[in-house]
Amino acid sequence: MTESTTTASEVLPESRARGRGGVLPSFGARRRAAAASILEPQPLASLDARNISAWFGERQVLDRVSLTMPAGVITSLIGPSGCGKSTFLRILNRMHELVPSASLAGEVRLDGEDIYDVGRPLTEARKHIGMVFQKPNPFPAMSIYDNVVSGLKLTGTRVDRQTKDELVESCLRRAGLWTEVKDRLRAPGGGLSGGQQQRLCIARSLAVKPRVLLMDEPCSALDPTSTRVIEETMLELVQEVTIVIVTHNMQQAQRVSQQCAFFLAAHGTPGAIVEHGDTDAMFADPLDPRTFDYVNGRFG
Ligand SMILES: Nc1ncnc2c1ncn2[C@@H]1O[C@H](COP(=O)(O)OP(=O)(O)OP(=O)(O)O)[C@@H](O)[C@H]1O
Repeated sequence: MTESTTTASEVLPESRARGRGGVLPSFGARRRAAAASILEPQPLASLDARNISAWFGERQVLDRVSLTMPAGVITSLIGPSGCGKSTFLRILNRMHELVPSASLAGEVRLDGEDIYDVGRPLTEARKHIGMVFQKPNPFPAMSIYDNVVSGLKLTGTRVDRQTKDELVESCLRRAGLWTEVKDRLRAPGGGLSGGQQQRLCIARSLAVKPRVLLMDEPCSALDPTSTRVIEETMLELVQEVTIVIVTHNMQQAQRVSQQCAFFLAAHGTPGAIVEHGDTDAMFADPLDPRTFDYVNGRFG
């Protein structure tokens, strides 16, 4: 079964369905190209945040934070509650601006392209830079299948049924959920366990082919077994998508991330990065005594 859509090239005679540059590709060819591209992996991308400051109303919560999140690497953001980790993460895909009182300064570049450039639609940043939240948030009444492909509609991506089937299987496999749900794809997403729902949300994010996946404490609502499955999934996924994770769990930061950044908002000052670098080095031999105290559980 194919979706029923009509385009200009179907209703116009061949002679009129031509551009100035020559013959336009046929509708079928365009759809096949879209199908091929939605199933192909994207090249890995780096994310570069420069001098990010953020405010809620008059209150500054981040002060000139710079961090490069390299392609194909898991970067973890750690630090005590309220130091601005989630705010920083939300700035990375333009979600901060959803809060009416929020403002920011600085720039975020995805493979060198400024995601805040005035000429770039907000939806583009959200498509390329996906987000998984602390609390799994699938559409509960929607089927598992439809949950996975729900992002396609939002991004205006049209594909035929066969491609959708392939995409659903591929995303659920990559999110580590396929074998558990392959026989009940039409069951509601809300009927899955918490850990399965979180993996469904990961699959949903993957379907729009993000180049970066932001994860805000993705395991904090999950039991240790589900946490381990999500961590294994992350280690697989980082081969194809750059990952940035906020976590309060020091063991998790060490298990999954190759790079780590320690945020702190000391005595009511805005949050800033105290230290960042190789995760193993930061935990074994931090440069700053505050990092040492934090990673060793002395505060926070
Ligand atoms: N929508 C908002 N409106 C006003 N202030 C906010 C809003 N969201 C966050 N803040 C404030 O911004 C500061 C940073 O919050 P943020 O959630 O980024 O910190 P965090 O390090 O992620 O904390 P946690 O680890 O507890 O999630 C906090 O002081 C918080 O109260």
